[in-house]
Amino acid sequence: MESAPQTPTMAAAGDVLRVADLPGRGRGLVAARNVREGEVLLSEPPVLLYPSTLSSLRSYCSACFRSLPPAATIPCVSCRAAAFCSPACAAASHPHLLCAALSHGGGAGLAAAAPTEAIQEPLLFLLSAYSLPESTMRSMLSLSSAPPPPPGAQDAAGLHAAVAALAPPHMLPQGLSPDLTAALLAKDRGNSFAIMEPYRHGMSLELLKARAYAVYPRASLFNHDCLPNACHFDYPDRPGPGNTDIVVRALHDIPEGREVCISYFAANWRYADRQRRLLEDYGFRCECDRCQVESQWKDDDDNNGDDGDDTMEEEGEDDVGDRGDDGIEEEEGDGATNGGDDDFPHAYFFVRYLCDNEGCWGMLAPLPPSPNGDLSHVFECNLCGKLRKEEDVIPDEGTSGMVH
Ligand SMILES: C[S@@+](CC[C@H](N)C(=O)[O-])C[C@H]1O[C@@H](n2cnc3c(N)ncnc32)[C@H](O)[C@@H]1O
Repeated sequence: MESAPQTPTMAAAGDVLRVADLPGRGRGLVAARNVREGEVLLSEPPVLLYPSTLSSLRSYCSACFRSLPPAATIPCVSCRAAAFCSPACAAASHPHLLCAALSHGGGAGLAAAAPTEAIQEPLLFLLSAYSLPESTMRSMLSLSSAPPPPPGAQDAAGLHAAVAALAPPHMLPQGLSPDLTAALLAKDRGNSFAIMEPYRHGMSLELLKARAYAVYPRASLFNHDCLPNACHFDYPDRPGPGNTDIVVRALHDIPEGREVCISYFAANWRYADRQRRLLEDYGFRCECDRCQVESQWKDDDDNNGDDGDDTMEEEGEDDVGDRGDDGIEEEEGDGATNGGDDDFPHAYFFVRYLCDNEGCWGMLAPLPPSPNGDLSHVFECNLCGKLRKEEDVIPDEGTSGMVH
């Protein structure tokens, strides 16, 4: 599962985690002390927050990304295309370059430059990133880069030209260049987290989309494990400040010095799909304990990460900690070859930590211990929000959606 304890080598990242250089994995976050299940390991505001699509501007506040109240929204006085949920959010406003690009014809120029949602997301990202102050831009650029996208997948030159055309001449950002644009896009692909639309009971989780994307400098240092020991939550519609902070909690006790990892997508993806996503989007082959076991499974479709898998999901968003609702397949494993206890020693993990709400497959993490240290024994799903008591865990049910 997690890698062996490591010697911390770098600056502190809060009192629970510290940054370490980990052989073959770049930087990572390790437990700076013994951690108990459910503990909050990190709670961090974003350095960059941007709308996922042009249509999300109509549904969410452009400053805090809460759902806009049906009446009494405050349009942006400059562009009139974005809206805010309160005078405080209107005063905080939104990225100046994005606002300028939206100013012309209520965003008609931007809509023409980005007719599809697939182009809108990186363009909205670039207009927001190029609005950042220099020090924040430096922090963005210190994050690791995703590998180059496959040919045709993301046209960095075209996106760069669109930014240059949409930015009014007097606002052309400092440092604007095709190379910087390509570098920023690689940071976005490798590090942004989706903040999801609100979940309503009964809705299909596969249809749940991102309302916004966010970059969190410390949370971007979490490496991936297919059997993570932590998972992240967001609570964008909660009242009060910090609604777009990312919150990362421990799934179980973690000893001091152990690396803390999250999963970059839903944990029930099958081996070949996990390997393919990690290689294409993050540039590495996963050698975690689970992958080592599953690479030995006999089903040709499910190992080697080859292209022979014609049921491969459509690729979704390339975000770290993706809520991963794309491509989740609900196949029963073949107990004789791939799902027997001997071949699947990690079944307990899925029974305990995978949400059993139909079609969800989010991660269940215990609620934080009480101030006096009592463990909660109530688990919260990071996707649908379901709360499940520990005693309600039903053996044999948790793995029924596992993709073997
Ligand atoms: C979000 S960053 C995580 C922090 C990164 N290690 C760093 O140094 O900034 C994602 C990148 O970390 C590396 N990484 C993450 N998980 C890994 C793993 N299990 N094994 C090897 N490399 C990993 C890959 O290079 C990946 O593109």
